[in-house]
Amino acid sequence: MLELREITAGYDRRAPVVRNASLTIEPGEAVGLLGPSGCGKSTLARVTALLHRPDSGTLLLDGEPVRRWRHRAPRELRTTFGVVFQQPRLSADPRLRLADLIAEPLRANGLHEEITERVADLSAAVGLTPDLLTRRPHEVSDGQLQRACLARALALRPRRLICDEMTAMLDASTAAALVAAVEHYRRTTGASLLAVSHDPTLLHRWCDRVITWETLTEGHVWETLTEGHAGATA
Ligand SMILES: Nc1ncnc2c1ncn2[C@@H]1O[C@H](COP(=O)(O)OP(=O)(O)OP(=O)(O)O)[C@@H](O)[C@H]1O
Repeated sequence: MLELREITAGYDRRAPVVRNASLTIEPGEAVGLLGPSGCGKSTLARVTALLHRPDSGTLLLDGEPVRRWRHRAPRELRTTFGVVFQQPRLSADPRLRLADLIAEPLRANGLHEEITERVADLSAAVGLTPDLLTRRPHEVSDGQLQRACLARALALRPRRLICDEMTAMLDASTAAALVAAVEHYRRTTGASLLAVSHDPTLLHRWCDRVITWETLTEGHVWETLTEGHAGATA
């Protein structure tokens, strides 16, 4: 279970881009977040994935308030999230071959002995052929690089996926293949999903439930969280 309660976040405390956003995602549930460009969806997605500390509000993971974000967040919490962003070229180290890109989280977590087998499984799951694994990002298409970024996001078998405009830059068939790979992973693991997009057709096809930005930020009053309220304190 993941709950965002009255999250306010942004890049300038005097002018937050997310105001009082509340959202609950049940285990295994796929929730689509729909909103116009620039409204703050990516910022909220990054707060959810422990990548951006909110100004105020509470994020609860399995009922426990999160107290630390970014590098301060406990590794065992961070690794419950698999995140895919819109622009693979911004999130991929240009020096790495695709096999090493996919293996990054395994290496960072000391799982060296699993790398060969996991990279083979993950690349097959996202539709990357072995010949592509020895190439570097500038030698592959955006779609192929995004497939590698999805494989990297799945490497540690996360319980929660966040796909932030994952398919926005891709042609229809690559987009469908990536969504299918996410759904296959979710069916086999029971992972939940937050899919962020400005495309209602995509989200309605993909998700159990689609919420709009306006609904999210209407401002719910939470009365139960007064005792032990951690807020955003780190
Ligand atoms: N690092 C940053 N520093 C300052 N302002 C930022 C930063 N990142 C985003 N913003 C601003 O915050 C607002 C919300 O951006 P965000 O990327 O969260 O929106 P979005 O809904 O995901 O948009 P899009 O669909 O275009 O990606 C925008 O006005 C954006 O310019």
